[in-house]
Amino acid sequence: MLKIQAQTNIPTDFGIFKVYAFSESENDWNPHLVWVAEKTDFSDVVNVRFHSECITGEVFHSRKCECGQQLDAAMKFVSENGGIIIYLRQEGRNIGIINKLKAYALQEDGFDTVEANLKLGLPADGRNFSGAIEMLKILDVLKVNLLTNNPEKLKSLDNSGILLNKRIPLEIDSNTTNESYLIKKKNYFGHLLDKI
Ligand SMILES: Nc1nc2c(ncn2[C@@H]2O[C@H](COP(=O)(O)OP(=O)(O)OP(=O)(O)O)[C@@H](O)[C@H]2O)c(=O)[nH]1
Ligand SMILES: [Zn+2]
Repeated sequence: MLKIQAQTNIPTDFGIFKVYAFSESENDWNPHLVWVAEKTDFSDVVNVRFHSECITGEVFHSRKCECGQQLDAAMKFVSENGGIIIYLRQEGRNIGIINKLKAYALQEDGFDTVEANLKLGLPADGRNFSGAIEMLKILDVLKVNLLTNNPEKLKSLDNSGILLNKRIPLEIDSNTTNESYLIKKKNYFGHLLDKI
């Protein structure tokens, strides 16, 4: 069972956020982080982003994916409109950073983002979003707009007890390096991408 292990306020380039660390044990060094924008009104529909960790994109500005730009866009959106970022420790679609780097090495040899995971004997996408739902419930969020292009994230709310009001697209312009990755996301995972 996830529990709030710590909470504080953090000023950011996008305004002040209330930040919660959620984990089962207080000794977990990789807790999920929930960032609540100052304007958030819990009695209304809450804008929510489920964001899976991507250290290469978010911290080191990798051009292989669009995760860093999506996180920034989501923080800007919720700071302006109210909302919550649920930062999930699901690096590499939950195969971990070592396996993700191994998958990237295979991608240098011509395998795509899905084939590389499978070649390693790992699922194409090893995530589920039950933890995100658990955290929303602990925070008393009842009805959400989900910022995503991923149909699996939308589906995760089915019968969850949390109502999906609508999807808010979070589409970033592609570049020459991440274009094939985004095409695969659209064609294989069914991501709702209009620009690609
Ligand atoms: N295994 C693997 N993971 C990747 C690769 N590229 C990006 N990722 C991971 O994919 C995940 C993307 O997460 P999100 O941006 O939350 O989700 P999404 O499925 O793209 O859906 P959106 O909500 O539309 O952004 C992160 O955990 C990244 O680390 C890759 O080539 N291989
Ligand atoms: Zn990424």
